[in-house]
Amino acid sequence: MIHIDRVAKRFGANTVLDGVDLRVDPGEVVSILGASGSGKSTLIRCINGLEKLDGGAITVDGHRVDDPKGLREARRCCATVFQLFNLYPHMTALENITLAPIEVLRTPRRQAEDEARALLDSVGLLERAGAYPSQLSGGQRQRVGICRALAMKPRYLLLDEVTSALDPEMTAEVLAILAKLAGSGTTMLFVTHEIEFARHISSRIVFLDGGRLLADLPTARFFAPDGGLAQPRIAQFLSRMSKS
Ligand SMILES: Nc1ncnc2c1ncn2[C@@H]1O[C@H](COP(=O)(O)OP(=O)(O)OP(=O)(O)O)[C@@H](O)[C@H]1O
Repeated sequence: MIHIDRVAKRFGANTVLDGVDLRVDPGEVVSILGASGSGKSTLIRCINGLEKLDGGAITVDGHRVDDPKGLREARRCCATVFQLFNLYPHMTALENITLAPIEVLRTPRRQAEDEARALLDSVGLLERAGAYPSQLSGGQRQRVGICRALAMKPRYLLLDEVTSALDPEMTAEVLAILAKLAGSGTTMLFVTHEIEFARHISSRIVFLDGGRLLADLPTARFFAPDGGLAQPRIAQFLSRMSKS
């Protein structure tokens, strides 16, 4: 379980997360929605230890992320896919995917390569295993990024606006992969601006507003007129997003 307990985060005088409580249980697909600047990416960065907490605690399967040993264990359970792929440019798709399993999990090279090929096959990129990132489209790079995260066999997948840098066609191809993963029981915590996609695949929706958790509801309740939509800030946000 990912357990976020009264988490606070400030940048100077700017309080970006203000007492956020959230639980993600194995098997859940949870989307974090909210306006730009509401603290969504910061929350993901706090979970994987890229930001230090100013208050509260986060544990991943009982491992505290504010403790170096706990963070190491937490990072083994949690893999993150970022907006900007972050692939190593001098390594092929296959090498990008096998790097961490070989170095961190000590998986034998042959086995890591077989597993990486199976992952590339599952996202329709087996024939591009030897391509360098510069030879791949944005959508293909992001699919390799997803394979790289999955190669660590994480219990939890954190996804931070993974389609924001892609055009609509590439967005569709990446979302199709993520929908398949969600359908196969992978536990995921998403930050996304793709409202319809979030509605389609999430078991729960969380709404952040100015660093506070305004709603944490099963998806159908979030979109119900007497549920999440009854909250003016949420109704306003959804209406604005549907027009953009
Ligand atoms: N490293 C940082 N230093 C100072 N301020 C930061 C830093 N990172 C984020 N912030 C500020 O924290 C607030 C929340 O940022 P965050 O990226 O978490 O929002 P978001 O909800 O993910 O936004 P978006 O949807 O635009 O990506 C913003 O006001 C942002 O400017």
